[in-house]
Amino acid sequence: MSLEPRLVKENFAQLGTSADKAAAYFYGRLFAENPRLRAMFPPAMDIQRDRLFHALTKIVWSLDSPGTLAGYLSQLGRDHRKFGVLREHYPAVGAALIATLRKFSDEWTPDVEAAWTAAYQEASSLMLAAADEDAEHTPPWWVAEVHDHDRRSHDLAVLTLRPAQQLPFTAGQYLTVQTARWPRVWRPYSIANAPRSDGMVRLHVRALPGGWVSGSLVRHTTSGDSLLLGPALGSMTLDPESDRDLLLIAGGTGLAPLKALAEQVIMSGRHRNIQLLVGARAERDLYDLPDLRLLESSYPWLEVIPVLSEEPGYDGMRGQIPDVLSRFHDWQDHDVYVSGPTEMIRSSVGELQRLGVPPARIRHDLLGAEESQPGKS
Ligand SMILES: NC(=O)C1=CN([C@@H]2O[C@H](COP(=O)(O)OP(=O)(O)OC[C@H]3O[C@@H](n4cnc5c(N)ncnc54)[C@H](O)[C@@H]3O)[C@@H](O)[C@H]2O)C=CC1
Repeated sequence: MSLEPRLVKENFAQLGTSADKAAAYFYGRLFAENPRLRAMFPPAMDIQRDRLFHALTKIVWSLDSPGTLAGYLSQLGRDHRKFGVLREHYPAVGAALIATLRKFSDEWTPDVEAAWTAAYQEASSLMLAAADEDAEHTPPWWVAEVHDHDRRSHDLAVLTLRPAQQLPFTAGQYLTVQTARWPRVWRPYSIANAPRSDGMVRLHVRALPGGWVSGSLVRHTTSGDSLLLGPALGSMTLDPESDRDLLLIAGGTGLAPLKALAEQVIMSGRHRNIQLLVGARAERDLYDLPDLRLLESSYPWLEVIPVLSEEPGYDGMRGQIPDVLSRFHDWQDHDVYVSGPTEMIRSSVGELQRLGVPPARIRHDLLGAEESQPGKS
């Protein structure tokens, strides 16, 4: 059966407010029928449930854009190797998914079932092909030693990690991290540097209230500890065809991938103007400013502009980033990258479009679900 994106989309849209219940039912059914699979998941499943629906949403809405779908599923397939997922697990997941959709659909017809079956087969074969190809030259995960743990404030640390084997990545991507304290719990963090000859990767981590992995990385990790890293993911990378000037908009630890992009431009030897707006609440939150000033002094085309939202006495630029964008000359000829809190990304993108920046030139990693955003928890 050929792909029928319309049928799948219409059926998926019906789930609406039942999404949480459907996700709980899906995992309940999957584990009841395949008890051995339970051990591959973390003890607490709440974030996992959100991730399932986030992934499904992304897949369903990309069904009629083959390029986007293939790119996303290849990353998903490669990333799933770190969970120990094998080819034989895919039919079990497919059966639980179809059973769940059948149960939560108002209208389930043989055509709808055939459309979902075809979509799942397409998705799983793309994931498996990418996983198989990846297995030929990379491990499912990397062990990394904490080379340096720089505690910059009570809730923020910059970690420099040395993977035991080379971990390929492109500036602007993120990876997932697992700590010994929280087995099977992986959280995404953006890589804060461009690839280096010594293979080190640097992460900016803020400990979130109740954040298992972020708290562990900031407060209970020290030089010499080992962490597990998943493969590099994400598409917020430089456009290799572009020589346009760059506007980089960072909020809090969202600075990490933008610093990597700035480093990448600098290392390329090209002279592109880069304006880096560093959004923070107060001066004390500008945790990386000395490093950024160093970078600025080494590359005359980089301008670092702190923007503080909760520091009334500050004599630099004040306000929330989306509100200050119109104070500059226009950004219409720039490539723009935005990274930070979800709401900041959303409103910055809206404001940039209002100011005439074509949507295709605005890049961010906001995938629709905050839980899957790098730097979260
Ligand atoms: N690739 C990415 O997109 C990455 C995203 N992040 C995300 O960045 C966030 C960083 O959090 P923190 O360091 O605690 O930053 P924060 O919460 O202290 O905020 C930093 C900046 O964002 C602004 N901001 C916050 N809420 C806003 C809103 N509703 N509207 C407009 N501006 C707003 C603040 O005014 C400040 O300028 C996390 O949510 C994390 O998930 C982190 C790393 C990479």
